[in-house]
Amino acid sequence: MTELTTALAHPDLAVDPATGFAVFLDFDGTLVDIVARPDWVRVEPATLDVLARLRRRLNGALAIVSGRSLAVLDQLLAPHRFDAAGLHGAESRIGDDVWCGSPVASPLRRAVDELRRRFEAEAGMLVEDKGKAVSLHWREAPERADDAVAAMSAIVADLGGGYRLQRGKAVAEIVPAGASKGVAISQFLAVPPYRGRRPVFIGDDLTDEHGFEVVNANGGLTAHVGAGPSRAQFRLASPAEVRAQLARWAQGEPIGLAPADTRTETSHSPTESL
Ligand SMILES: O=P(O)(O)OC[C@H]1O[C@H](O[C@H]2O[C@H](CO)[C@@H](O)[C@H](O)[C@H]2O)[C@H](O)[C@@H](O)[C@@H]1O
Repeated sequence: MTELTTALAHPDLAVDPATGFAVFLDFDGTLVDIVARPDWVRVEPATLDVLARLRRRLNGALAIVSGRSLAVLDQLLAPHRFDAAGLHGAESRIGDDVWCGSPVASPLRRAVDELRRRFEAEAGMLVEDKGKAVSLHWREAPERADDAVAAMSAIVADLGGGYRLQRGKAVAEIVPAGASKGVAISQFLAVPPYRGRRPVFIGDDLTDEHGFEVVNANGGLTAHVGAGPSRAQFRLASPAEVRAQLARWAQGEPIGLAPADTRTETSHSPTESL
C-alpha cells in the first residue's frame, strides 16, 4: 500500500502501462512499403529509431514476425537486433536464444533447383531461396500467377507432408508444414519478457491471419494493414500509418488502437485471392 501511494504521488515512479503489452509486427507491407523486388526494401533510420524506443518502453517485449529469414531481417534492421520469428515461424530468436527448427532438407534443395530451371529465366519472375523455405514471386509478371501457383502446389505435393504452401502478395512460398506465425507468437507468449502480457499484432497479408487468430484468442489487439477481408479487429490504412502509430506509442501514448480504425467487416475470413 505504501509503495502504491508513493508511486501515485510520484508519477516518475509509476509503472508505465505499456509494460502490460507485447507488440508483434509483420515486416513487408506493414513496417515497410511493398516494392517491386524483395531486395529493394530499405528501412528508414527514423523507423529503426522508433522500433528501438518502443522496445525500450515495452521492456523488451517487441518482436518482428516475418516471412523473411532472421539473417535478412538483421541486415535490414541493422544496427539493431530485434527478437524475431522468421520464415513464417520456421525459425525464431528471443534475446540470445535461437530456435532454428529442422535442418535444411535436400528435397527442398531439389525443389529450388527445379523452380530456378523453370522460372528464373522468365522476365518478371523471381525465385527467392531462403534456405528452409523458398518463394516464387510474380509481382512483375502478374499474368503468370496461375501457372506459378499450380507449379508450387505440384512441388509441395511431391515433397510429401513436410511442407505446405503459403500464399501471399504476388508470391507463393513453400514453408515447413508446422511453421506459422500463430505458432510462433504462441511460443513467444510462453516465455519472458512476453509471458503474461496482452499481445498486439499488426500485419497485412494472408500469412498474418494465423497470427491474428492466436492474438484474438489471447485477448489481444490485431490490426490489418490496407483494405480487404481479415480476421483482425482493426484496420490501419498503410505502412505509413503503422509507422505513425508506432511513433506515437514510442513517445509514450497509451498502447491501443482508436475506434476510428475499427473495421466494418470484422468477421470476414480472408481468402487466397488477397
Ligand atoms: O511476413 P512478411 O514480413 O510480410 O514477409 C512476407 C514476404 O515478403 C517479401 O515479399 C513481399 O515483399 C516484397 C518487397 O516489397 C515484394 O516484392 C513481394 O511481392 C511481396 O510478396 C519477401 O520477399 C518474402 O520472402 C516474404 O515471405
